[in-house]
Formats: sequence, C-alpha cells, structure tokens
Amino acid sequence: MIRFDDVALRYGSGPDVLRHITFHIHRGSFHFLTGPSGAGKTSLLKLIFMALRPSDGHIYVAGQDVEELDSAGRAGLRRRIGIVFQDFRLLDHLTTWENVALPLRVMGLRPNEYREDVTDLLRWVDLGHRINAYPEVLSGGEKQRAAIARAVIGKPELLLADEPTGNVDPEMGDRLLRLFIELNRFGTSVIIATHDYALMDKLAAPRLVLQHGRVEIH
Ligand SMILES: Nc1ncnc2c1ncn2[C@@H]1O[C@H](COP(=O)(O)OP(=O)(O)OP(=O)(O)O)[C@@H](O)[C@H]1O
Repeated sequence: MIRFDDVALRYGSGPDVLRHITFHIHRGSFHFLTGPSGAGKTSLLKLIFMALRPSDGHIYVAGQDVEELDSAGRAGLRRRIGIVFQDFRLLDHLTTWENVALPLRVMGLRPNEYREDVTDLLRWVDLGHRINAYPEVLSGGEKQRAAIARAVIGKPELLLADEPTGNVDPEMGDRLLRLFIELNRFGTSVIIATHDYALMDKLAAPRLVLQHGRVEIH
C-alpha cells in the first residue's frame, strides 16, 4: 500500500527532518507511528498524503510513484485516503453533519443514500447533540471526533490519523480505537500517529518508530 525508498525530507534549507527512510506497509495492515515530539510523525503522514514532497527518494502509494502523478492524479489518489490532521481542518461554513458528509458528497452520492449513515456515525462518536453546530462552537475533543468521523465515513483505502485521541478521555479513546479496528477489518490500511502508549498497548499492532530522522519497525 505504501513504500518509502530512501526518502529524505528537509524544510527549505534546514537540516534533514527525515533521512534514509525505507519501509513497506502492506494493504490492509494496521500500524502505529510513534516517536518523540518533533521526530517527524506529522511530516511523514503529510508525505504519504502528498501534502509535502520528499527532498530525496521515492514514495509509492497504492502502487503509484507519487512524483509521477500530475495534480489531477494526486487529487484522485487523495480521495482514496481518509486523514485526520492534528489541527482538524473542518470547514467553518459547514455544520458538523455537513463536514462529515462532505467526502460522500464529493464521491457523487445523494443525501438520501448517506443521511442515516452520517447521523449514526456522529452518534457513535458522541456528537449526536452537535449535528447542526458549526465548528467554531465545538470543543477541541468534539472537533477531533468530527474530523475522525469525516475521515472514516467513506471507508477509505487508507486512513492516516495524527494523534486522533489527543483531545479525548480514555473511554472515548477506546471507542475510537474500536472504530479504527472495525474499519481495518473491512480492508482499510490504517496508520495512527500517537504518543499514547496506553492506547498502543491495547492492540498488538506493529509500530513504526521514528527517532533521529530514521525509522524502525518494532
Ligand atoms: N513547516 C515547517 N517548516 C520548518 N520546519 C518544520 C515545519 N514543520 C515541521 N518542522 C520541523 O520538522 C520536525 C518534525 O516535525 P513534525 O511535526 O513532523 O514532528 P512530530 O513527530 O509530528 O511532532 P509532534 O509529536 O510534536 O507533533 C520538527 O523539528 C519541526 O520543527
């Protein structure tokens, strides 16, 4: 599903944030991505999502060398990926329900085909009472759950989530982990970036550990 071949990343003329990154993640797998603050977890997820370009090396997503794709090709591939950014990136002019429904709208489905699914998922992440609220009135944890719901609603081929349990209590963290496991069971490849060792200990999934710009799989 994802292959990194001797990838390096620098921001501008700064030092290497990532270097000699080589790994392969199979379709349908579940990985945690961990490492100390500043190790490059967010940067690595952004490389996979094609929000950043590598300074050296090659990245393959779903069998395609991302450097060889034009902007339409990259946009098409991104539509197959669900992503939860650390800053959530909800659209301010849409309600919680409309934000979560957006990927399905973009896929060309009609509201009748997904109305109940969106509402059910929002209830599952405990946002049933926030369906018609706009992002500006949501708490950090509510925004995070809305962003997660938006990332998973379309059952993407790949889910990338950056600290998805950073703003929720442990009970909700467990519930979100169950959601990711369920999605994975139906075929989605999952990568969860986290510092949360209690969360990682709940699932015997391999860990991509970033440290000093390098990656190891444990
Ligand atoms: N836009 C940017 N411009 C310059 N340097 C950046 C930029 N974004 C990140 N960095 C640097 O790259 C390094 C890796 O940052 P990144 O956010 O990927 O780490 P992280 O492991 O996700 O950290 P955290 O766990 O704190 O979120 C850090 O040294 C950071 O300062």
